[in-house]
Amino acid sequence: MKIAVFPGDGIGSEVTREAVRVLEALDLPGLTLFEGDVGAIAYHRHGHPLPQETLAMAKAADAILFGAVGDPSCDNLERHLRPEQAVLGLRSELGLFSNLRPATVFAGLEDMSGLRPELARTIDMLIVRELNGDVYFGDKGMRTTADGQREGWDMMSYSESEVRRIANSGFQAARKRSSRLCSVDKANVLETSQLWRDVVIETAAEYPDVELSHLYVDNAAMQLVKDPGQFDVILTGNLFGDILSDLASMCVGSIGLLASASLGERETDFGTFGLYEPIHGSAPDIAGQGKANPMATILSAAMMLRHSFGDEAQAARIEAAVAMALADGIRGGDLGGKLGTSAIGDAVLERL
Ligand SMILES: NC(=O)C1=CN([C@@H]2O[C@H](COP(=O)(O)OP(=O)(O)OC[C@H]3O[C@@H](n4cnc5c(N)ncnc54)[C@H](O)[C@@H]3O)[C@@H](O)[C@H]2O)C=CC1
Ligand SMILES: CC(C)CC(=O)C(=O)O
Ligand SMILES: [Mg+2]
Repeated sequence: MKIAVFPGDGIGSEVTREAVRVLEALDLPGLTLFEGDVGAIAYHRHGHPLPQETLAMAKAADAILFGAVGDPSCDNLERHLRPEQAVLGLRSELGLFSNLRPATVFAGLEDMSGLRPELARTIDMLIVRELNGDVYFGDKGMRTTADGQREGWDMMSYSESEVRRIANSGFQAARKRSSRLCSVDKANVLETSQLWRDVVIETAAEYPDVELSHLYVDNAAMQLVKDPGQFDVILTGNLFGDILSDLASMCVGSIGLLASASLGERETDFGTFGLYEPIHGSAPDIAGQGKANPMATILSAAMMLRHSFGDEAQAARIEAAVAMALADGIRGGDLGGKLGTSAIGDAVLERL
Protein backbone atom coordinates (compact mmCIF):
# COMPACT_ATOMS: atom_id res chain seq x y z
CA MET A 1 0.00 0.00 0.00
CA LYS A 2 2.02 2.93 -1.32
CA ILE A 3 0.81 6.31 -0.11
CA ALA A 4 2.36 9.52 -1.38
CA VAL A 5 2.12 12.21 1.29
CA PHE A 6 2.14 15.81 0.02
CA PRO A 7 1.79 18.11 3.06
CA GLY A 8 2.16 21.37 1.10
CA ASP A 9 2.04 24.77 2.76
CA GLY A 10 0.80 26.53 5.88
CA ILE A 11 -1.38 24.30 8.04
CA GLY A 12 -1.11 21.60 5.35
CA SER A 13 1.96 20.09 7.02
CA GLU A 14 0.47 20.44 10.53
CA VAL A 15 -2.77 18.60 9.74
CA THR A 16 -1.14 15.98 7.50
CA ARG A 17 1.24 15.01 10.32
CA GLU A 18 -1.74 14.02 12.49
CA ALA A 19 -3.39 12.00 9.72
CA VAL A 20 -0.12 10.13 9.14
CA ARG A 21 0.08 9.31 12.87
CA VAL A 22 -3.41 7.84 12.64
CA LEU A 23 -2.54 5.75 9.56
CA GLU A 24 0.64 4.48 11.22
CA ALA A 25 -1.25 3.55 14.39
CA LEU A 26 -3.47 1.17 12.43
CA ASP A 27 -0.55 -1.19 11.72
CA LEU A 28 -1.68 -1.77 8.15
CA PRO A 29 0.32 -4.57 6.53
CA GLY A 30 2.61 -3.32 3.76
CA LEU A 31 1.93 0.35 4.41
CA THR A 32 4.63 2.50 2.78
CA LEU A 33 4.56 6.26 3.04
CA PHE A 34 6.75 8.57 0.99
CA GLU A 35 6.74 12.34 1.10
CA GLY A 36 6.98 14.91 -1.71
CA ASP A 37 7.03 18.69 -2.11
CA VAL A 38 4.04 20.57 -3.55
CA GLY A 39 2.96 24.18 -3.56
CA ALA A 40 4.95 27.16 -2.32
CA ILE A 41 7.47 24.96 -0.55
CA ALA A 42 8.14 23.16 -3.85
CA TYR A 43 8.41 26.47 -5.70
CA HIS A 44 10.99 27.77 -3.22
CA ARG A 45 12.98 24.50 -3.21
CA HIS A 46 12.70 23.42 -6.86
CA GLY A 47 11.42 26.45 -8.81
CA HIS A 48 8.02 24.88 -9.58
CA PRO A 49 4.90 24.22 -7.46
CA LEU A 50 4.48 20.74 -8.95
CA PRO A 51 7.97 19.38 -9.70
CA GLN A 52 8.37 16.43 -12.06
CA GLU A 53 9.66 14.25 -9.17
CA THR A 54 6.47 14.93 -7.22
CA LEU A 55 4.28 14.09 -10.19
CA ALA A 56 6.24 10.87 -10.75
CA MET A 57 5.82 10.00 -7.08
CA ALA A 58 2.06 10.62 -7.37
CA LYS A 59 1.80 8.32 -10.37
CA ALA A 60 3.76 5.56 -8.63
CA ALA A 61 1.49 5.59 -5.56
CA ASP A 62 -1.78 3.76 -4.88
CA ALA A 63 -3.20 6.88 -3.21
CA ILE A 64 -2.19 10.40 -2.24
CA LEU A 65 -2.70 12.15 1.08
CA PHE A 66 -2.65 15.89 0.42
CA GLY A 67 -2.56 18.76 2.92
CA ALA A 68 -3.09 22.17 1.31
CA VAL A 69 -1.18 24.64 -0.85
CA GLY A 70 -0.97 28.41 -0.98
CA ASP A 71 1.31 30.99 0.58
CA PRO A 72 1.38 34.79 0.55
CA SER A 73 5.08 34.66 -0.48
CA CYS A 74 3.83 33.59 -3.92
CA ASP A 75 1.03 36.13 -4.36
CA ASN A 76 2.87 38.08 -7.03
CA LEU A 77 4.11 35.15 -9.10
CA GLU A 78 2.82 34.44 -12.58
CA ARG A 79 -0.21 32.16 -12.40
CA HIS A 80 1.53 29.00 -13.66
CA LEU A 81 4.04 29.24 -10.82
CA ARG A 82 1.52 29.85 -8.05
CA PRO A 83 1.14 27.10 -5.42
CA GLU A 84 -2.54 26.49 -6.22
CA GLN A 85 -1.51 25.24 -9.67
CA ALA A 86 -0.04 22.18 -7.95
CA VAL A 87 -3.40 20.91 -6.76
CA LEU A 88 -5.09 21.74 -10.07
CA GLY A 89 -2.19 20.06 -11.90
CA LEU A 90 -2.42 16.88 -9.84
CA ARG A 91 -6.20 16.69 -10.31
CA SER A 92 -5.94 17.06 -14.09
CA GLU A 93 -2.73 15.08 -14.71
CA LEU A 94 -4.11 12.18 -12.71
CA GLY A 95 -7.62 12.36 -14.21
CA LEU A 96 -9.26 12.87 -10.83
CA PHE A 97 -12.58 14.23 -12.04
CA SER A 98 -14.92 13.11 -9.27
CA ASN A 99 -14.62 14.97 -5.97
CA LEU A 100 -16.66 13.56 -3.09
CA ARG A 101 -17.24 15.93 -0.17
CA PRO A 102 -19.45 14.48 2.57
CA ALA A 103 -20.99 16.82 5.15
CA THR A 104 -22.60 15.28 8.20
CA VAL A 105 -23.24 16.86 11.56
CA PHE A 106 -21.42 15.10 14.40
CA ALA A 107 -23.22 14.46 17.67
CA GLY A 108 -22.50 17.28 20.08
CA LEU A 109 -21.73 19.85 17.39
CA GLU A 110 -25.30 20.97 16.64
CA ASP A 111 -24.67 24.15 18.64
CA MET A 112 -21.56 25.00 16.63
CA SER A 113 -23.36 25.06 13.30
CA GLY A 114 -24.07 28.40 11.69
CA LEU A 115 -27.65 27.09 11.60
CA ARG A 116 -30.21 26.47 14.33
CA PRO A 117 -29.49 23.12 16.09
CA GLU A 118 -32.76 21.56 14.89
CA LEU A 119 -31.70 22.28 11.29
CA ALA A 120 -28.08 21.26 11.83
CA ARG A 121 -29.24 17.89 13.15
CA THR A 122 -30.79 17.05 9.74
CA ILE A 123 -27.56 17.38 7.75
CA ASP A 124 -26.23 14.26 6.07
CA MET A 125 -25.24 15.03 2.52
CA LEU A 126 -22.62 14.30 -0.09
CA ILE A 127 -21.49 16.92 -2.58
CA VAL A 128 -20.25 15.35 -5.82
CA ARG A 129 -18.19 18.04 -7.50
CA GLU A 130 -16.73 17.84 -11.01
CA LEU A 131 -12.98 18.47 -10.71
CA ASN A 132 -11.33 18.54 -14.14
CA GLY A 133 -13.26 21.22 -16.02
CA ASP A 134 -15.11 24.54 -15.70
CA VAL A 135 -13.50 27.96 -15.30
CA TYR A 136 -10.47 26.56 -13.48
CA PHE A 137 -9.27 24.80 -16.64
CA GLY A 138 -10.66 26.88 -19.51
CA ASP A 139 -8.76 29.38 -21.59
CA LYS A 140 -7.84 32.35 -19.45
CA GLY A 141 -5.84 35.49 -19.69
CA MET A 142 -5.40 39.16 -19.02
CA ARG A 143 -4.76 41.91 -21.55
CA THR A 144 -4.93 45.64 -21.97
CA THR A 145 -7.68 46.71 -24.35
CA ALA A 146 -7.47 49.50 -26.92
CA ASP A 147 -8.93 52.00 -24.46
CA GLY A 148 -6.17 51.21 -21.95
CA GLN A 149 -8.28 49.14 -19.54
CA ARG A 150 -7.15 45.79 -18.20
CA GLU A 151 -9.46 42.91 -19.06
CA GLY A 152 -9.36 39.40 -17.60
CA TRP A 153 -11.19 36.28 -18.75
CA ASP A 154 -11.70 32.65 -17.71
CA MET A 155 -13.59 30.44 -20.09
CA MET A 156 -16.26 28.23 -18.55
CA SER A 157 -16.83 25.12 -20.63
CA TYR A 158 -17.90 21.52 -20.27
CA SER A 159 -18.01 18.80 -22.89
CA GLU A 160 -20.80 16.28 -22.98
CA SER A 161 -18.50 13.42 -21.96
CA GLU A 162 -17.16 15.40 -19.00
CA VAL A 163 -20.69 15.99 -17.73
CA ARG A 164 -21.75 12.41 -18.38
CA ARG A 165 -18.93 10.83 -16.38
CA ILE A 166 -19.51 13.04 -13.32
CA ALA A 167 -23.28 12.54 -13.64
CA ASN A 168 -22.65 8.79 -13.49
CA SER A 169 -20.56 9.31 -10.33
CA GLY A 170 -23.42 11.30 -8.81
CA PHE A 171 -26.11 8.76 -9.67
CA GLN A 172 -23.97 5.87 -8.43
CA ALA A 173 -23.30 7.69 -5.17
CA ALA A 174 -27.02 8.41 -4.78
CA ARG A 175 -27.80 4.71 -5.27
CA LYS A 176 -25.53 3.85 -2.34
CA ARG A 177 -27.32 6.43 -0.17
CA SER A 178 -31.00 7.44 -0.12
CA SER A 179 -31.40 7.57 -3.93
CA ARG A 180 -32.05 11.31 -4.12
CA LEU A 181 -29.89 13.44 -6.38
CA CYS A 182 -30.12 17.20 -6.75
CA SER A 183 -28.21 18.62 -9.71
CA VAL A 184 -27.12 22.22 -9.19
CA ASP A 185 -26.42 24.54 -12.13
CA LYS A 186 -27.22 27.97 -13.52
CA ALA A 187 -29.11 26.79 -16.60
CA ASN A 188 -31.25 29.92 -16.70
CA VAL A 189 -28.28 31.97 -17.92
CA LEU A 190 -25.29 29.73 -18.76
CA GLU A 191 -24.95 27.59 -21.89
CA THR A 192 -22.53 25.36 -19.97
CA SER A 193 -25.24 24.75 -17.41
CA GLN A 194 -27.90 24.09 -20.06
CA LEU A 195 -25.70 21.35 -21.48
CA TRP A 196 -25.06 20.13 -17.93
CA ARG A 197 -28.79 19.87 -17.23
CA ASP A 198 -29.56 18.14 -20.57
CA VAL A 199 -26.86 15.54 -20.06
CA VAL A 200 -27.82 14.91 -16.43
CA ILE A 201 -31.45 14.32 -17.53
CA GLU A 202 -30.28 11.93 -20.29
CA THR A 203 -28.08 10.05 -17.82
CA ALA A 204 -31.00 9.77 -15.39
CA ALA A 205 -32.67 7.33 -17.80
CA GLU A 206 -30.09 4.74 -16.73
CA TYR A 207 -30.96 5.26 -13.07
CA PRO A 208 -34.78 5.04 -12.86
CA ASP A 209 -34.47 4.20 -9.15
CA VAL A 210 -32.84 7.59 -8.37
CA GLU A 211 -35.08 10.61 -7.82
CA LEU A 212 -33.57 13.55 -9.71
CA SER A 213 -34.22 17.23 -9.00
CA HIS A 214 -32.59 20.46 -10.20
CA LEU A 215 -31.80 23.77 -8.54
CA TYR A 216 -30.13 26.93 -9.71
CA VAL A 217 -26.97 27.51 -7.69
CA ASP A 218 -28.13 30.75 -6.07
CA ASN A 219 -31.28 29.04 -4.79
CA ALA A 220 -29.22 25.98 -3.75
CA ALA A 221 -27.01 28.18 -1.54
CA MET A 222 -30.12 29.64 0.08
CA GLN A 223 -31.76 26.20 0.50
CA LEU A 224 -28.60 24.81 2.15
CA VAL A 225 -29.08 27.32 4.95
CA LYS A 226 -32.90 27.24 5.02
CA ASP A 227 -33.50 23.48 4.90
CA PRO A 228 -30.27 21.45 4.55
CA GLY A 229 -32.05 18.19 5.41
CA GLN A 230 -33.70 18.17 1.97
CA PHE A 231 -30.34 17.28 0.37
CA ASP A 232 -28.85 13.85 0.05
CA VAL A 233 -26.47 13.92 -2.95
CA ILE A 234 -25.71 17.26 -4.62
CA LEU A 235 -24.19 16.94 -8.09
CA THR A 236 -22.51 20.07 -9.40
CA GLY A 237 -19.67 21.62 -11.37
CA ASN A 238 -16.21 22.60 -10.25
CA LEU A 239 -16.83 26.25 -9.33
CA PHE A 240 -20.26 25.83 -7.75
CA GLY A 241 -19.10 22.75 -5.82
CA ASP A 242 -16.08 24.60 -4.49
CA ILE A 243 -18.26 27.37 -3.08
CA LEU A 244 -21.17 25.21 -1.86
CA SER A 245 -18.87 22.85 0.02
CA ASP A 246 -17.29 25.66 2.05
CA LEU A 247 -20.84 26.81 2.84
CA ALA A 248 -21.84 23.27 3.85
CA SER A 249 -18.83 23.10 6.17
CA MET A 250 -20.13 25.94 8.33
CA CYS A 251 -23.55 24.28 8.42
CA VAL A 252 -21.91 21.35 10.25
CA GLY A 253 -19.68 23.51 12.45
CA SER A 254 -16.28 24.08 10.87
CA ILE A 255 -14.28 23.87 7.69
CA GLY A 256 -11.80 21.90 9.78
CA LEU A 257 -14.17 18.91 9.66
CA LEU A 258 -14.83 18.38 5.94
CA ALA A 259 -12.86 15.67 4.16
CA SER A 260 -12.71 14.86 0.48
CA ALA A 261 -11.83 12.13 -1.99
CA SER A 262 -10.84 12.92 -5.58
CA LEU A 263 -11.27 9.89 -7.78
CA GLY A 264 -10.83 8.95 -11.43
CA GLU A 265 -11.04 5.77 -13.45
CA ARG A 266 -7.71 4.16 -12.57
CA GLU A 267 -7.96 0.97 -10.55
CA THR A 268 -5.01 -0.36 -8.55
CA ASP A 269 -4.54 -3.80 -6.96
CA PHE A 270 -6.40 -2.49 -3.91
CA GLY A 271 -9.15 -0.15 -5.10
CA THR A 272 -9.63 3.13 -6.94
CA PHE A 273 -6.61 5.41 -7.18
CA GLY A 274 -7.39 8.72 -5.50
CA LEU A 275 -6.19 11.89 -3.83
CA TYR A 276 -7.48 12.69 -0.34
CA GLU A 277 -7.45 16.14 1.20
CA PRO A 278 -9.36 18.37 3.58
CA ILE A 279 -11.58 20.86 1.74
CA HIS A 280 -9.85 23.79 3.40
CA GLY A 281 -6.74 25.63 2.27
CA SER A 282 -3.39 26.44 3.87
CA ALA A 283 -4.93 29.02 6.28
CA PRO A 284 -2.01 31.48 6.44
CA ASP A 285 -3.81 33.35 9.24
CA ILE A 286 -3.23 30.47 11.69
CA ALA A 287 -0.28 28.67 10.04
CA GLY A 288 2.68 27.77 12.24
CA GLN A 289 0.70 28.25 15.45
CA GLY A 290 -0.46 24.66 16.01
CA LYS A 291 -4.08 25.80 16.02
CA ALA A 292 -5.51 24.01 12.99
CA ASN A 293 -8.10 21.29 13.39
CA PRO A 294 -6.63 18.12 11.80
CA MET A 295 -9.92 16.20 11.80
CA ALA A 296 -10.77 16.97 8.14
CA THR A 297 -7.44 15.46 7.09
CA ILE A 298 -7.80 12.49 9.44
CA LEU A 299 -11.27 11.87 7.96
CA SER A 300 -9.73 12.17 4.48
CA ALA A 301 -7.35 9.35 5.44
CA ALA A 302 -10.44 7.31 6.36
CA MET A 303 -11.91 8.01 2.93
CA MET A 304 -8.61 6.81 1.45
CA LEU A 305 -8.84 3.49 3.24
CA ARG A 306 -12.43 3.09 2.04
CA HIS A 307 -12.02 4.03 -1.63
CA SER A 308 -8.39 3.26 -2.47
CA PHE A 309 -7.77 0.27 -0.19
CA GLY A 310 -11.24 -1.26 0.18
CA ASP A 311 -10.79 -1.28 3.96
CA GLU A 312 -14.22 -0.26 5.20
CA ALA A 313 -13.54 -1.56 8.71
CA GLN A 314 -10.48 0.63 9.31
CA ALA A 315 -12.16 3.63 7.65
CA ALA A 316 -15.15 3.29 9.96
CA ARG A 317 -12.80 2.86 12.91
CA ILE A 318 -11.13 6.22 12.21
CA GLU A 319 -14.49 7.92 11.71
CA ALA A 320 -15.77 6.48 14.98
CA ALA A 321 -12.68 7.73 16.83
CA VAL A 322 -13.21 11.27 15.48
CA ALA A 323 -16.93 11.16 16.33
CA MET A 324 -16.11 9.92 19.83
CA ALA A 325 -13.54 12.68 20.37
CA LEU A 326 -16.08 15.32 19.34
CA ALA A 327 -18.79 13.76 21.50
CA ASP A 328 -16.33 13.89 24.42
CA GLY A 329 -15.89 17.65 23.93
CA ILE A 330 -12.55 17.66 22.13
CA ARG A 331 -12.48 21.09 20.47
CA GLY A 332 -9.98 23.29 18.69
CA GLY A 333 -10.32 27.03 18.28
CA ASP A 334 -12.50 26.56 15.18
CA LEU A 335 -15.12 24.91 17.43
CA GLY A 336 -14.84 27.33 20.33
CA GLY A 337 -12.29 25.23 22.24
CA LYS A 338 -8.63 25.59 23.20
CA LEU A 339 -6.96 22.39 22.01
CA GLY A 340 -4.17 22.56 19.46
CA THR A 341 -3.52 20.40 16.40
CA SER A 342 -1.38 17.72 18.07
CA ALA A 343 -3.64 17.53 21.16
CA ILE A 344 -6.60 16.86 18.87
CA GLY A 345 -4.53 14.23 17.06
CA ASP A 346 -3.67 12.65 20.45
CA ALA A 347 -7.35 12.59 21.40
CA VAL A 348 -8.30 10.78 18.19
CA LEU A 349 -5.42 8.30 18.61
CA GLU A 350 -6.44 7.51 22.20
CA ARG A 351 -9.97 6.67 21.06
CA LEU A 352 -8.70 4.65 18.12
N1 LIG B 1 -6.81 22.42 -1.85
C1 LIG B 1 -6.04 23.43 -1.51
O1 LIG B 1 -4.84 23.28 -1.41
C2 LIG B 1 -6.66 24.76 -1.24
C3 LIG B 1 -5.85 25.84 -1.17
N2 LIG B 1 -6.37 27.06 -0.87
C4 LIG B 1 -5.39 28.15 -0.70
O2 LIG B 1 -5.18 28.35 0.71
C5 LIG B 1 -4.82 29.71 0.95
C6 LIG B 1 -5.73 30.33 2.00
O3 LIG B 1 -7.05 30.40 1.49
P1 LIG B 1 -8.31 30.89 2.32
O4 LIG B 1 -9.23 31.50 1.37
O5 LIG B 1 -7.86 31.66 3.50
O6 LIG B 1 -9.04 29.53 2.79
P2 LIG B 1 -8.66 28.52 3.97
O7 LIG B 1 -9.56 27.36 3.82
O8 LIG B 1 -7.21 28.26 3.99
O9 LIG B 1 -9.04 29.32 5.32
C7 LIG B 1 -10.31 29.92 5.50
C8 LIG B 1 -10.53 30.20 6.98
O10 LIG B 1 -10.79 28.95 7.64
C9 LIG B 1 -9.83 28.72 8.65
N3 LIG B 1 -9.45 27.31 8.61
C10 LIG B 1 -9.18 26.60 7.49
N4 LIG B 1 -8.84 25.35 7.82
C11 LIG B 1 -8.89 25.26 9.14
C12 LIG B 1 -8.63 24.21 10.07
N5 LIG B 1 -8.25 22.96 9.69
N6 LIG B 1 -8.77 24.47 11.40
C13 LIG B 1 -9.15 25.68 11.82
N7 LIG B 1 -9.42 26.72 11.00
C14 LIG B 1 -9.28 26.51 9.66
C15 LIG B 1 -8.66 29.64 8.35
O11 LIG B 1 -7.92 29.97 9.51
C16 LIG B 1 -9.33 30.82 7.67
O12 LIG B 1 -9.76 31.74 8.64
C17 LIG B 1 -4.91 30.41 -0.40
O13 LIG B 1 -3.62 30.45 -0.95
C18 LIG B 1 -5.81 29.50 -1.22
O14 LIG B 1 -5.62 29.61 -2.60
C19 LIG B 1 -7.69 27.24 -0.57
C20 LIG B 1 -8.54 26.18 -0.63
C21 LIG B 1 -8.09 24.85 -1.00
C1 LIG C 1 -7.03 25.91 -5.48
C2 LIG C 1 -8.51 25.79 -5.28
C3 LIG C 1 -9.25 25.59 -6.56
C4 LIG C 1 -8.78 24.67 -4.36
C5 LIG C 1 -10.09 24.76 -3.67
O1 LIG C 1 -10.54 25.78 -3.20
C6 LIG C 1 -10.82 23.54 -3.49
O2 LIG C 1 -10.58 22.56 -4.17
O3 LIG C 1 -11.74 23.54 -2.66
MG1 LIG D 1 -12.32 25.42 -2.00
